[in-house]
Amino acid sequence: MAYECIEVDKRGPVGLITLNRPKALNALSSQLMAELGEALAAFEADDEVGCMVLTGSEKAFAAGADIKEMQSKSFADVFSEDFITSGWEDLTRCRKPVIAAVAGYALGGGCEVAMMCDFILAADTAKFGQPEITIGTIPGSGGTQRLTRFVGKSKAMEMCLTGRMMDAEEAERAGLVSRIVPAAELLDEAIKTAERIAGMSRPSVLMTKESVNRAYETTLAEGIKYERRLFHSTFATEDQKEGMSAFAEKRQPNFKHR
Ligand SMILES: CC(C)(O)CC(=O)SCCNC(=O)CCNC(=O)[C@H](O)C(C)(C)COP(=O)(O)OP(=O)(O)OC[C@H]1O[C@@H](n2cnc3c(N)ncnc32)[C@H](O)[C@@H]1OP(=O)(O)O
Repeated sequence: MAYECIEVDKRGPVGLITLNRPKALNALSSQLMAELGEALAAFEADDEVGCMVLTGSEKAFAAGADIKEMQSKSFADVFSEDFITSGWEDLTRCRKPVIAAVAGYALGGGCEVAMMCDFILAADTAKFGQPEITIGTIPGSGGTQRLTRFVGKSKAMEMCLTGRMMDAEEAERAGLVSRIVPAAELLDEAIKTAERIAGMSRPSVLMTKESVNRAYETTLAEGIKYERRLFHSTFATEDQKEGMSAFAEKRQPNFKHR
């Protein structure tokens, strides 16, 4: 598959997607987002792939939706196209984990796409923000909702109302990113992390992702019951037998993903 706005590579069990519109700081055009959706679907369907990494360039993960593409749209256009939702939410429907490896700007839709991933590894150069207010609009792909869940109302409100960016250290303190690594090591570290995840039992990985995400969608009691039922169901897998036998026999497990 030939893509124009992204690069796609397979590194063993890791599906690597690199946003690649360097002249526009990886602005998320509709073509880029359509290509991203196709690449994600291909990795989802590929049994050899256990985890994905989504990254950008040194200067920008992505500087938001493509402003030049949307500037002349009317209300009727955006409403009838359901502009920004269609295509973008593909990321949240992936069952395999997706790691965002963010260096440089992750602004507007760039920050929203990073937050749709399962966790964010940040380079020390990363800058996050929802600057839509500065161009006369508001976040349209989850910025007001996901950022608030990550960093709390006060910080999310300030960032969305002022367009202020936060650097990697503030983002880590606030719980937006899982950890910070030096920019030169970001991709290697993201791939190493993805390889580790891909080496775990696939059913357990998918169940863990579903269960953690359930924490955002339901009550604590329902979430705990859901987790318990998934935990019970791992005992129907060969990998649970293998994992626990390997522990008892003091050897590395050989998961078969079944
Ligand atoms: C998804 C929604 C619904 O939530 C909506 C959005 O995402 S709206 C977009 C929100 N993002 C922004 O408002 C950020 C816009 N970009 C910037 O503020 C700056 O580019 C910067 C601070 C990220 C970097 O500044 P600087 O280093 O000075 O580079 P520039 O010269 O500004 O940019 C280089 C080049 O990239 C083009 N560019 C940058 N961002 C976008 C964008 N979001 N859409 C389209 N094009 C973008 C910029 O125009 C420059 O290109 P040329 O004009 O030189 O051809």
